Amino acid sequence: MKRILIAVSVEAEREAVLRGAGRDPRFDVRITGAGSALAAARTAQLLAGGGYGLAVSAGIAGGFPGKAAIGSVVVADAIVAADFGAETADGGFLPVDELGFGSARIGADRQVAERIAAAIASAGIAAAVGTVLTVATATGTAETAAKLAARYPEAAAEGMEGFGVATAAAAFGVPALELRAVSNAVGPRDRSAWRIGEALAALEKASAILPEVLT
Ligand SMILES: O=C(O)c1cccc(C(=O)CC[C@H]2O[C@@H](n3cnc4c(=O)[nH]cnc43)[C@H](O)[C@@H]2O)c1
Repeated sequence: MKRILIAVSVEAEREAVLRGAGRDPRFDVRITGAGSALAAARTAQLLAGGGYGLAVSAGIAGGFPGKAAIGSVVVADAIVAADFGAETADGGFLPVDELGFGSARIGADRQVAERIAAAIASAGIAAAVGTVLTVATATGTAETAAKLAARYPEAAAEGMEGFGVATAAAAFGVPALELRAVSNAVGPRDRSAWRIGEALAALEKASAILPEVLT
């Protein structure tokens, strides 16, 4: 039996995933920390132990307005390191793919992502398939939100760990997914508007459908 690693950044996310999917012995829900570097290092440590068939970056996230509302869930069809590249002299941005020394995009299995999103939606939680951005700095202004939306029109959400988990998974030949429940809008920072409880409840419900969908 291959195990499924669910990598989350904090204890509250781990508890939500365990409430949803904890009854399935295949699921190994681990706190791999906040940020892409820590998530990559800890995911790699875990995968090095062997026996995993899938790695999932899961947690709460910012949702792009009009793409993913608070309380909804986004399942990634691509995981993109949004700020991995070079700034140009005129303030533009060149993704690392155009610089010729790497890629900022890791694809996920779109059919699996669609199956998961459909199952979540049929459990009564709004769910969408889209690109999930990984950022080192959570977006805090309308200007940055607009830049990201223009640069990545397929982006539905942003988190801070997905690209790290997916990079580690790729190094071990393990497929990766990302599942994010939206706690706040990507835009001007207003911590008082974050709906963490709502997002964790959505994460729990989304996790509850994983055992039947990830067979
Ligand atoms: O304070 C709490 O109770 C609490 C419970 C669960 C999670 C948290 C976090 O702060 C998790 C941080 C984690 O969330 C992701 N995140 C959420 N919103 C955004 C965003 O707008 N932009 C980028 N990342 C976001 C991210 O993956 C963080 O690591 C607190």
